[in-house]
Amino acid sequence: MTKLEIAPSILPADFGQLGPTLQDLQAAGVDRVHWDVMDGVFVPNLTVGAPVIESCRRWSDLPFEAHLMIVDPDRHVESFVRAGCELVIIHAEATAHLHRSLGLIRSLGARAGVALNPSTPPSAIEYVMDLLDVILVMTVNPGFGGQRYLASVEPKIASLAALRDLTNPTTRIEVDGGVAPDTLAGVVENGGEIVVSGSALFAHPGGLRAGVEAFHAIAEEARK
Ligand SMILES: O=C(CO)[C@H](O)[C@H](O)COP(=O)(O)O
Ligand SMILES: [Fe+2]
Repeated sequence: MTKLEIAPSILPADFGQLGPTLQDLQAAGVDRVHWDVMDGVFVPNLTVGAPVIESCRRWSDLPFEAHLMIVDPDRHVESFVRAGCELVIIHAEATAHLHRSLGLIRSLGARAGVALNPSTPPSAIEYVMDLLDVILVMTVNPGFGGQRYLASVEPKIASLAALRDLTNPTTRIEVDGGVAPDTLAGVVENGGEIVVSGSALFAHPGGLRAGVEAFHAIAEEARK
């Protein structure tokens, strides 16, 4: 099994200090950066768009991923690829033509991911498995950081990992929402390979590097 990958959510950062925060995250040993893009329509909250991500690109050597919580993502996918996101994740619930939307992302040279709300079943993506680099399993209802992890989604993480094994073994399973030292073992035991963490990682008492190390130690223990 490959090592756990950590993708910090940028949501808890001071948005006036994004550059230095990106440097701190890289120094702490995270694997990638998870940009939560919210449009105030698909989810109640508003965050950042492609111009902010593009301005931040020079502050980090890490891969950037865009988690697009926006309706009709096809309208904006290209701007996020141009901004420097190597992975673009759209919500299955936000596009009427998922197959076409994923094809669009790939045609732009980026990797494609799909996010599933807690109540969306695995069957929603069965017919697009061949187009998926990443499945982002939401363990909170999207829209805000700092929400409580929904352990009730864990069987779905396992179902999606099994579907992946059968249909497209290269697809990675990523889990997003409320991932913290006390919930990480359940994520890993059920097949999570990449974890997004915002509030728990940024608030780790020992700082970012200690948080990253703690996450790896918990994941290794959970895999024994
Ligand atoms: O997509 C998200 C919210 O919609 C965030 O990525 C997620 O909530 C991460 O933050 P936290 O670890 O604080 O839950
Ligand atoms: Fe996210």
